[in-house]
Amino acid sequence: MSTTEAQISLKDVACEIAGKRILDGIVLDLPRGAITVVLGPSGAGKSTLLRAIAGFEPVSAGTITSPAGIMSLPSVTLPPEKRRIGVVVQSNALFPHMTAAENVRFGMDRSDGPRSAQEWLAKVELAERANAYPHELSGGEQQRIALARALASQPDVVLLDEAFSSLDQQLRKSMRRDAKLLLKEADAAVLVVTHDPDEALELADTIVVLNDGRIVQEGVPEDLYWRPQSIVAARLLGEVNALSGTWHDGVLKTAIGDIILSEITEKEPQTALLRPSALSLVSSSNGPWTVIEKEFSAGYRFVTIKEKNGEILRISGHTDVTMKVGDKVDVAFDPERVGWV
Ligand SMILES: Nc1ncnc2c1ncn2[C@@H]1O[C@H](COP(=O)(O)OP(=O)(O)OP(=O)(O)O)[C@@H](O)[C@H]1O
Repeated sequence: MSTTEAQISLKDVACEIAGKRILDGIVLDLPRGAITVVLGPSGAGKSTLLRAIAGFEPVSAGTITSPAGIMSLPSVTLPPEKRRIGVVVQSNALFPHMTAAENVRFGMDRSDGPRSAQEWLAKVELAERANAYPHELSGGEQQRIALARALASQPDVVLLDEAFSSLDQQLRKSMRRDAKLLLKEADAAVLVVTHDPDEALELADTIVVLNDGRIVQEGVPEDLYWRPQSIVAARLLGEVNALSGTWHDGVLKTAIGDIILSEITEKEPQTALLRPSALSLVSSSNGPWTVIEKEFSAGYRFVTIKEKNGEILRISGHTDVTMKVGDKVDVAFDPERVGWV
């Protein structure tokens, strides 16, 4: 990705708050028309990154630029209202004394957009509630209004900070599908901060993993999911089995058998990472593993198995439903779906 097509470009950005370095060495381009998702453990600096891009937080080193010029330098912070940025946060921050339509219209004041407030409300399927006040709307409806308000200003950049996390699971899923279509249509550079791995995998064109104030991995969702470069990145995107073993001629000897290292790595990795769906169970009356738990979740069966030496694995997918707790089994794995750290 070249910086010329980036709507926002961060170069070696650091942020210090109360003498503590919260972000360090951040290099990131946000291209127009793409959704970039920032994923990271609590306290990693995700919200600080978003606040720096929005202009709420000054940078202590580096630059944030747009095609129009400098937005942030250590000595310069262009104010948020001059950045053509729309922000949606978890607590939607609608104006309580304004109706839904007035809230959206407020967003439009800064631009002569092609759509009226009523059209924006229709886009988020709330045309009927134009005259409702925020307290008369459900949490999901309020988030839709907040999104419409952010997009109505025709921003170059849209920032969403845990924007869907206060909604229940079903609503969250439908809301983010709708939001994705609207965000793509807006043709802005979009940055989403979330804790939710499903949200990250579903929304992202690119996922950026932030840990301890630094970007530790950046890539397309599938690559990050199957080939995380750290245990932190692996766990942020969902359950994973970490298998260690001993090396012998490019082969890691593990509890599930020999795993061949097929990729070139800088140093010999310590651990093979396998998602539960990369493993499958094989019936075997004298298998070394014992089924210790079965559960059914989100349409998938999860089986937990244990080996004599105490190693535990989690397996998911269309595994044999007739297997019972206490049964002896063997394990197979998909060699194409092994990550290494
Ligand atoms: N105003 C502040 N004063 C002091 N420390 C702060 C301030 N804002 C953030 N921090 C610290 O900066 C670090 C990163 O905070 P930030 O909110 O960016 O993390 P986050 O990744 O968004 O976390 P979470 O997922 O829990 O929201 C934390 O250690 C936090 O305590």
